[in-house]
Amino acid sequence: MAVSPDARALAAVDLVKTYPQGRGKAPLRALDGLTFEAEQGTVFGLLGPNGAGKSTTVKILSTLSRADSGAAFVAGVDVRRHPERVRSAIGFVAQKQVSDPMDTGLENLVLAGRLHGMRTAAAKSRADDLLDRFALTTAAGRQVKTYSGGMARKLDVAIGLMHRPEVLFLDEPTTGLDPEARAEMWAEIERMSREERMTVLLTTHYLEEADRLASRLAIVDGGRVVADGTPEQLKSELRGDALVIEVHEASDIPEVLAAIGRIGALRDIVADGRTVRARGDDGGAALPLALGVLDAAGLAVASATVSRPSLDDVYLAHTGRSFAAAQAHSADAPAPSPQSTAKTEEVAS
Ligand SMILES: Nc1ncnc2c1ncn2[C@@H]1O[C@H](COP(=O)(O)OP(=O)(O)OP(=O)(O)O)[C@@H](O)[C@H]1O
Repeated sequence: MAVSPDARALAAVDLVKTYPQGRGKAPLRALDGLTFEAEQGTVFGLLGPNGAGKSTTVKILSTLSRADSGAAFVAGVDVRRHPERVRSAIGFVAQKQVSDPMDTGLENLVLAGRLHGMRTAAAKSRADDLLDRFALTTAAGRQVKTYSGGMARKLDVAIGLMHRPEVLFLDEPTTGLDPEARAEMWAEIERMSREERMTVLLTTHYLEEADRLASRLAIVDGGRVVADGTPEQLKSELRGDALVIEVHEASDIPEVLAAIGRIGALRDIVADGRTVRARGDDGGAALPLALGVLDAAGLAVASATVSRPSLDDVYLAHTGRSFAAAQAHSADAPAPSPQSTAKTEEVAS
């Protein structure tokens, strides 16, 4: 990919990063030649399942970690050569809460401003603006430990914005938030990039989040970018409709695959759990055909849908597995919990 870093707010060029895995084990190649570029004033999304390499990329771009090889530029600055210049140009909202739970929201913001060299009065004024913007003014004098998850997350983003960064890194900004708090955060990220022309690098494992917020995105898998473009471009590159058939019994899947495979109009047929996905130029015509062959084979169908291509279909086309399956099977996927189960369901939809 031809990258002209000077003109780009963000560029990663052939980044490689390995992590040692302990004695006797081969190092883990977290980044394997990852390359992308993002223009100034846009929201660029890095979309990938757990363990794809998104956080490692953000850490390298934000100078928290060093690549083994390759180059990275932020606001036109080489992160390896001038890390201090990069640090003053960026805001970084990590996955973990950065605010001090024992301090108030206002105190946290003013402290962040002071750490960036702002005078107290200027920090206070900026903090008041941000509290207002994130609808936190009435909670400004309360200790952060009394905040809801959504409020604490908004405060973290506000902390990242205190020094008016050119580039903001948002590492999975809505993980763990309830749908209402997530929608509020999305609206705020959209407003921020629109009104302030700030460049935002957003990492996410929510397909819907990437689709809605990113003006361009890179799909990351196994430490590489497997596809990039606008969400619309990526989806329109896939011809035809997506057909998804779910059966009641996973043991029926081999027979379902065999039956669906006999329909000439369907291609890219893959199974995932109790679900079979396929593509066809005219999904509306293929659906009754598929239901007909399954009925004739005595296979009970739980649900069947036809839809325009989604980012899940894009991921499937480039990696050979559905996003939900990659997420569920990733080595780093947390043990099933109510929250992680909900995540899996969400990306699957
Ligand atoms: N400090 C580390 N030491 C060893 N392995 C690491 C370290 N950090 C990350 N890894 C591994 O590198 C791979 C990429 O991890 P990374 O955190 O970049 O992925 P991710 O896409 O951000 O996933 P998540 O959404 O879970 O944060 C994973 O296999 C992870 O286990």
